[in-house]
Amino acid sequence: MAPTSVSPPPLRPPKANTQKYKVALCQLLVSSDKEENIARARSRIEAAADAGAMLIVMPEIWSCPYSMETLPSYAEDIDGGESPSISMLSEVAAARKITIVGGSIPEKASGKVFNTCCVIGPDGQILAKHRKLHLFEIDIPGDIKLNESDTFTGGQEPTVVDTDVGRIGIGICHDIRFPELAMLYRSRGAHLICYPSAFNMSTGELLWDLMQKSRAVDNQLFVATCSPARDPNAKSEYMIWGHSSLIGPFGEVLAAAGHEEATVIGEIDLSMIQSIRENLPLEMQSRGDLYRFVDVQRQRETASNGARGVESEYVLVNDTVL
Ligand SMILES: O=C(O)CCC(=O)C(=O)O
Repeated sequence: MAPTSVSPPPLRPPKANTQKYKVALCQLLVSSDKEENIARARSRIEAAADAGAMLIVMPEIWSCPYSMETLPSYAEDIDGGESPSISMLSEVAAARKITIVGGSIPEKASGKVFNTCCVIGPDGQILAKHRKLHLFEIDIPGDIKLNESDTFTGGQEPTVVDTDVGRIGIGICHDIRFPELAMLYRSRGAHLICYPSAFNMSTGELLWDLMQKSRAVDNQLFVATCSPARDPNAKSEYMIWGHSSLIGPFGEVLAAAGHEEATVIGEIDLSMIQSIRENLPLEMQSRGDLYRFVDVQRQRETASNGARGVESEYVLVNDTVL
């Protein structure tokens, strides 16, 4: 049977008249001193802007250590305008006329704590706020045990944001494990998905690289990740993997850090997406006559964090669920 022909999703053009731009990943060393972290982040961002980056991506939890016990004490009220970390990002974005995907910080709101990424435009305004959707819950005896939901509340909305450099989808770390989120972002015209992250030594070595490339290749778009640097002297049991990267739509590594503190800069060329989608038209080849990604709109309640959401499933067409 001939494959069903579907039109590829439109790629949202950047507001600025640019097909190519530089993106910087600031892999920061994080200490328990918030002021020091903010100052360090500021100078890294300024240096990246001086080097020509139009988009800066910051790590997951860069204003304080990634420790479930201490995170709430560092939480900031972003909506209440009491957030020194986000104020710094806004000031630098406006001063340098750049876009910043602001990693994440612990955010306090309505008596809860969220793991939140702000995207800031060149006028210093917050363009979008993404609260980590999939909280990291893992228990591998003798290796790693972590329950983010003891500390954080999960977000409720995927985030696609129009910026000066084009349409970007946002996920935070464990969000990268859910291919449906990336598919959604592609279908909404994102050319890039940014995942501020803080992968660990246990899952990082095996899966970090693989998952970034998978999300990029499946969706034929760019993926940028940014992690804190590994601190071998950190007291926390949670050792950071590092290796922030920029991956192209063919799965190619365009820039990558090691595990130390570093800023790496890569180039995004939007025409690469057009070419790969023309050369290898996956969207046209997909067998929508056999299977489809449908939103069955079932409410679910997750046991771990109480977050309510809508469950989507791959179903066979003619499946009774339809
Ligand atoms: O999914 C994983 O293996 C790691 C996720 C993680 O480190 C996080 O969400 O903070």
